[in-house]
Order: sequence, then C-alpha cells, then structure tokens
Amino acid sequence: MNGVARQGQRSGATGVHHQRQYSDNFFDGSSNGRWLQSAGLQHLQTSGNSIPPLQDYNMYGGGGQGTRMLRNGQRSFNGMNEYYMEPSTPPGNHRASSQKKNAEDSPGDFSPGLLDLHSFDTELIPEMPVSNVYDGASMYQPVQGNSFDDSEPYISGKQTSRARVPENNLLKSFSVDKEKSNSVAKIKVVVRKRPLNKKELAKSEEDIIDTHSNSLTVHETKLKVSSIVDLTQYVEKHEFVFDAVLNEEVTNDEVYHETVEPIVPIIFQRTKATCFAYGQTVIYKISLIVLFSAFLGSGKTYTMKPLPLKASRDILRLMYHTYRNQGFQLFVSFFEIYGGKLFDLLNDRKKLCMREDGKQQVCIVGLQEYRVADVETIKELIEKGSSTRSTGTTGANEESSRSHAILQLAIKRSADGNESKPPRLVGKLSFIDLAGSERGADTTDNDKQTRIEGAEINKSLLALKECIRALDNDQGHIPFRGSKLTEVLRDSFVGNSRTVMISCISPSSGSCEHTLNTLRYADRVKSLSKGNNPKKDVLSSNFNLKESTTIPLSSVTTSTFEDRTADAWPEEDDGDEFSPSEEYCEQVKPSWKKNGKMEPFGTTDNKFKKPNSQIKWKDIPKVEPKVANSDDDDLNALLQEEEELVNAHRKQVEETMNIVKEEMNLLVEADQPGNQLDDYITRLNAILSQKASAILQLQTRLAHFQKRLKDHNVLVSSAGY
Ligand SMILES: Nc1ncnc2c1ncn2[C@@H]1O[C@H](COP(=O)(O)OP(=O)(O)OP(=O)(O)O)[C@@H](O)[C@H]1O
Repeated sequence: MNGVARQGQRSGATGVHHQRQYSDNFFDGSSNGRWLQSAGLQHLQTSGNSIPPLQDYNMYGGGGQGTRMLRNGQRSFNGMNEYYMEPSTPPGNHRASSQKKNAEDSPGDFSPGLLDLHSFDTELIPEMPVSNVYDGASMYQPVQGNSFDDSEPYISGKQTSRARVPENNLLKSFSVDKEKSNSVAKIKVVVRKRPLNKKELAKSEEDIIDTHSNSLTVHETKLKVSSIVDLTQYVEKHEFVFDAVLNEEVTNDEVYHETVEPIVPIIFQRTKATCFAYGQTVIYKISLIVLFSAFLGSGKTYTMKPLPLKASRDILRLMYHTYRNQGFQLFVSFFEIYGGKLFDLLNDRKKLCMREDGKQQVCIVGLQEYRVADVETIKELIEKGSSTRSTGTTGANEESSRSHAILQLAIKRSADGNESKPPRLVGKLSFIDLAGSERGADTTDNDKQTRIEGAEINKSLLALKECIRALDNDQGHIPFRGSKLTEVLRDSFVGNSRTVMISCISPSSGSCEHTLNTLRYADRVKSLSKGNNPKKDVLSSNFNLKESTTIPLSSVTTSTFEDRTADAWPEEDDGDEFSPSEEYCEQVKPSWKKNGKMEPFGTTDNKFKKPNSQIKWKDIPKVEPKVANSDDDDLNALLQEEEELVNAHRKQVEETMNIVKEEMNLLVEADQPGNQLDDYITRLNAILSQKASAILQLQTRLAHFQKRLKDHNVLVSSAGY
C-alpha cells in the first residue's frame, strides 16, 4: 500500500531532481477538504433530564441558548417518535425534568451549564436496531465548492486495486480476539503524505519525498556557493522512521484502519484516547493586489475530518452488537481553543471556562454534550461545529487554522447497568485538529495579534509534545499545565491512555522547510519515548520503530470487559489505574534526581561557594606598569586598583564556573520529559542576566583602571588601548 507510483528518476549522483508525474495517483475523494460543509442541520427532538441540582456549578444555567434540534422521519423507539440529539444538561439545571415533558413546547429553552467530563445524564436511550446503524457508504462523497479551487489535489481517474478495509473488520476482529486490542501501542506516530495538487504541478514543484513502509526520505535541494558566480545545487537527504508512513495513494479508510480503528474497542475498557493531526497549514500572503496562498495545507483537515465519523460508526456497532443491552451511551462534544480561550462549537461559539474540581478532574463549564444514537446525527453535529469554527471569528476561513478544534466521543454507562442512575464516563476518544504548526513559527509577523496567537500555538504544541513524551515514559508527573490544550486534555493523559499522532506533510519542494519541521516534531515525540533510540532526525533505516511500539506495554489493561463489569464501578475512573512501581520510578528517574533534588537557582549572595578554583594568583598574567612621573601614593593606589581588578576577575571566573554548572543542570532538566517550559525560560533568563551583569561589572572596572593608567601616563606593554 505504500508503493510510490511515479514516473521519472532522481539522479543520486548530482542530486538533480527530475520532474515527476504521478501516473497512478489515487485518492478516494472521500471527504474532500475541510470540516466545513454546509451546516444544514435538521432539528432533533430533545429530551430533558431529571438531575439533582448542583448549585455550585450552575454558573451558566438559564442561558436559554441550548441547541435543540428536531429531525423528522426517524424510527420510533419505545414510544418516542424521533431519535434525539440532546445536550447533556448540567447538574443544577432545575428545569430539566419539565423540559423533558415539554420538550416540544419550549424548543429554545435548554440551559447549558456545567459539563463535568464525568457528567451525569439520566436519559434512557432505546436499544438501537443494527439495521439503523449508519453504514458509512454515503457519507464520504467529495464536497462541491471547495473554497480553494487551486488547491484541488491532482487526481487520476484510475483507482488502485488495493483491497479496501472490510466493512465489518473491526467487529470481526474484536469478537475474535479482544486481547489483541490491548496490544495497541500507547503512542503511535504516523506520517501521511498528500499528493501534489494541480497548483503545485502547474508551478513545476517537485515531489521531494520518497516513502517506504515505515520510513521516508526528504530530498532537500540546497545551494552551495563555490565562487561568486558559481552556485552548485546539491541534495541533502533527511531520513525518518515512524510507526507507519502513509503515502499519497492511501485512502482515508486506510488511514482510519492504521490509526483509530485499533483503539476504538479499548475505549469500552476505560481507555482515553487522543488522535491528532499536525502539520503545515495554508499560509496567506498579501501581494500588492491579491491575497494568495503561499503554502497549501498539508492535509490535516482532510485526514481528520472522516475519522470521528468512522470511529462513531464502529463505536455504535460495538454498542449495538457486542455490548448490546449493556447500557453504554455515546456522547459528542465539540469545542475549540482559540488564543488560549475555549469556545463551544455546538453552542454558537459560546465562551467556556475550565475548572478543576477537588479531585483534580477537569470540568469545562458550560460545554454542551450531546447524546447520540446514530452516525448521521454525529455527522450533523460535526458539520455544525465545523461551520461555527470557520465563521465564528472574522468569518475568514483562515481563522480555523489558528485554533485547535477538539471533538470528543465519550462512552458512558450507568452504574450497575441501571440506566436510571447517572452514567459515568467509561472511555473517551478525542480528535484534535491542531492549529497549523507554522502558525507558531510565524512569530515574526508584523501583526501583534498573529504573534500572540503564534506564541500561544507554540506553547500548546510544545506542551503537547512534552505530555506525550511524559506519557510514554510512564512519567508520574504529566506537564499538562503547560497550555490550555493540554490542560483540557488532562484526563486523556492520565490512567489508561492512547495517543495517535498523524503528521501530515506536503510533498512539494516549496514546502520543504515546513515539512522538515513537521517531521522533526513528530520525530521528537517518537524518538525520545521509552524504549526508543534517542537518536533523532536522521535514523538508520534498519531501525524499525514499529517493532518497539507495537509491543503491549505493562500499563495496558489485560482484563476483559467482562472482568471489569464484575467489579463494582470505582468512584474514580482516572489516575489510580496505572501506577508504576516505586522501583520502576526509581529506574526511570534521571540520575540527578536520584541523587537528590537539584538545588534551586539561588541569589548571587549565597549560591557561590568558597573559591576552589585552580587558578592561582601567579597564573594570571600580571600587568607590569611602567610608572613615570608619579608619586608613591599614586603608585600604591594604582597597585591597589590593580589587585582589586585581578581579584574581581578571579571572582568572576569562579562565578562563571558555578553558572556553567547551573546551566548544565538546567539543560539536563530541559531534556527530561515533563520539564516546565516557563520554568526553563525564567531560569535561563536569570542565568543570562547574571552572566551579563558580571561581565558588565568587570568591563566597567577594567575600563576604569585603564583610564587611571592613562591618566598617570602609565604605559602597559600588553594593553591595547
Ligand atoms: N491525502 C490527500 N489526498 C488528496 N487530497 C488531499 C489529501 N490531503 C489533502 N488534500 C487536499 O489538499 C488541500 C489541503 O488540505 P487540508 O485543507 O486538509 O489542509 P490543512 O492542513 O488542514 O490546512 P489548514 O490548516 O489550512 O486547514 C485540500 O484541498 C485537500 O482536499
């Protein structure tokens, strides 16, 4: 499936790239473009809840903004005439019960409020006949009217003969071997290369990426300046190895099969999984007259868009087949993080706030969560959220690539299978369409707002990387506070979790720098994780990362669902399930931690120890002044000053040595997973200021001494003034 179908050759000796054409380029057209299809939502009948009030959290109650949608023409279940799609109401919504009865009478009356990620919901949902479950066949048609015609992919009419993923692949494999699903790697890094599109081909841009099964090579063309008039082109090769590399022929079905499908079954076994796409975004530049796209997107949205639907389809299949009558319920929420703030994409982009309760559970106050029973409804919700995302701020399409969009599919179940009790979170699958990576790099833009956004994106991408690395290293401390994004995803980083990162790259020579940045980010996430070779960027193609990541990890729960249901539901879902042994923690501790806590960076008063420098007075070349026309007092004063200067110099050397030690400690810490970027920056700033101030002091003293020598007509043989 990873064979590259292309014509033409690359000359290895000279490094000259020949123009290549895709002779068999294929894409399945499923879900062309963004998550931005017309919303066109049909309204569904809502049902309310009967939930005990919880006044403390009823901050946003009574807003009357709740989305109530009524969709006609659906089947009847248990006396209900329609399917319903309802926001999970907050505890504290007193009107919930009456709303349930009078749902049709007061369509706009639903109050958003607190959504605890382990929220309560007492709705009963009818058993869904299997025949009604969406079959996935009609959803992924190409969308007409893509905003950017020029970015259409180059598509040949020919389809590959590669086998499609069988419709019931997941169900079959899951029924046959549940344990297999527990061998899903804790972190999986997959790269997807998109095809060159028409615009890139028209500009004669080349495909500079060769893919293999789990590795790829980027051929970067560089210029060597041989002489003033002679610029020689050469090609630098960058090789990377990941868990899987998906080339331009790979369909969205296959992407799903490789990434999310394996983790769907374990969501039912109390796993929190996160899937995110990372890569270059489209960048717009303004020329004198037109706004044009200088770089095209790498395919994040194209890749991410179909995944939640495909996952929902499989989740519902499991709910209605394997776990039939076991009381599982599926909930959807969709929100975005823009400029460090949260907005509900399923509730008119209402601003949300995040809270941590006493048990350190993250609550997104006001977020609406919809209980869903069919894929069609989920599709509508996604479309609604996507259109809200893209038009929510300035209406510019571009805005969407500056925000992180998070779509969550939560599986809940009532305690003891009794649906009259509030359901508790069992597992969760979060899909994140990350802001474009080079939005973060664009911090040199003139626009202050863009720079602020860029800094925020940088912060969240760094924090995300650190959390994933800490996660894979079984690090006790997960630095989720590093950014809003990671804070929100906190419960996805504790306990039994899985992460799939899909790095999307453009094949085009014009995007080479961005592509390398994306791959280095992915490589950093992957290569520093547990059990992997810490070598980065250029890896031996013999080194197969896949082997190291498909081994079941000790943290993977081995008990089956039946095992779990035999237990009473514990009060807490998170954190307590995975606790590495003390012995293990000791082993993975960096050595400086084992030997005790690193000393805090102190003040200059107490941090410098007694001089133990090997530098002796006689080692320092002593300046022999040639004195002329000066009396003894002047001479003594000068000698005194000289001594003071040399002493100050010695002290400064000693301080420098201590500072260097501090710096080395800081660097060691910075390389550890879980380091706090803020702390690193603060301490580095303090160190640099201290060095700068010490140098300045010495320079001032030296200048003063030089002036004194000059004033006294003292000639110093080695002085260069
Ligand atoms: N694997 C692929 N096969 C075919 N076409 C693709 C593929 N990946 C992306 N495309 C096309 O490339 C264009 C850019 O993709 P997409 O919008 O997903 O990029 P993006 O990274 O999400 O950009 P942005 O951050 O600006 O939203 C779209 O027209 C999309 O249809």
